Amino acid sequence: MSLSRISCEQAHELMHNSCCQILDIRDPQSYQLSRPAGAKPLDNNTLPAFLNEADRQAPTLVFCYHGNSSQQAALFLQQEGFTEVHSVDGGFELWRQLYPNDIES
Ligand SMILES: O=S(=O)([O-])[S-]
Repeated sequence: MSLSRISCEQAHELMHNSCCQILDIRDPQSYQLSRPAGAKPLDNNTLPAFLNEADRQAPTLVFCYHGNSSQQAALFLQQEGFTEVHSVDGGFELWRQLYPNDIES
């Protein structure tokens, strides 16, 4: 199984062109402050419910701070049967610089 890493630009395109699930694995305080628009928090507390309810066929984007730990999370989700999961390179830190209008706070 190979990990898919995509750029913020590709993630932005996916978000606007297809229905996708957006996950934010940063710490809860950072998530509360601001996050990619439409992102849901994914942590040890929310994981079980997410795995129960998620659409495993839907494109799924994983954000962390800089795009490092999201790679592990994306691999994990792949192993859980998600067929189109991508780790977003540059993470939220790059995202918020490139797309300040696609942030929720
Ligand atoms: O969130 S991070 O692993 O990219 S520092």
